[in-house]
Amino acid sequence: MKHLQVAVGIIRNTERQIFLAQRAASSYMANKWEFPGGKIEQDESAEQALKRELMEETGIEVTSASAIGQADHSYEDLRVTLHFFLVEGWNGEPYGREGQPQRWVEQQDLVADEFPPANHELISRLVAGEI
Ligand SMILES: Nc1nc2c([nH]c(=O)n2[C@@H]2O[C@H](COP(=O)(O)OP(=O)(O)OP(=O)(O)O)[C@@H](O)[C@H]2O)c(=O)[nH]1
Ligand SMILES: [Mg+2]
Repeated sequence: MKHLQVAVGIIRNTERQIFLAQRAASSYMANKWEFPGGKIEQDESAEQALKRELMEETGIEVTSASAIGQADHSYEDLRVTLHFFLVEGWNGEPYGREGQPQRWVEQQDLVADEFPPANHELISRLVAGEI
């Protein structure tokens, strides 16, 4: 089975709101909400991939990111390992640079069912205020 390593950014502002983007209607997990991010290329560290993907997808330059855990999940025909980073420092203002719908959500109001299954444990930790 194909196994992807994915860098994922939880962009959190000083009001404890988190930036979400919606997956394209045509993509796998269509219309689910997600944290911006993407595949780690062969010659990249997870943190380098995070910085590149967040610039591509949201237009921000990450200045502060800390690793907060990983999640492993097998979808029907794809295995993913998500590398989560809490992003609390950046230059610019995040927006859906690829045209994807976006919104800021209070951390405690995140709803697990709106995300792909691989995110559910992380959402629980965020809602519980453990992060
Ligand atoms: N970005 C992101 N990907 C996630 C999350 N949760 C999750 O299961 N994934 C999975 O991680 C995989 C790769 O992410 P991605 O599609 O963003 O990768 P990418 O930006 O490099 O894709 P692209 O180059 O095809 O646009 C997808 O299968 C996606 O379903 C999440 O919260 N954020
Ligand atoms: Mg992506």
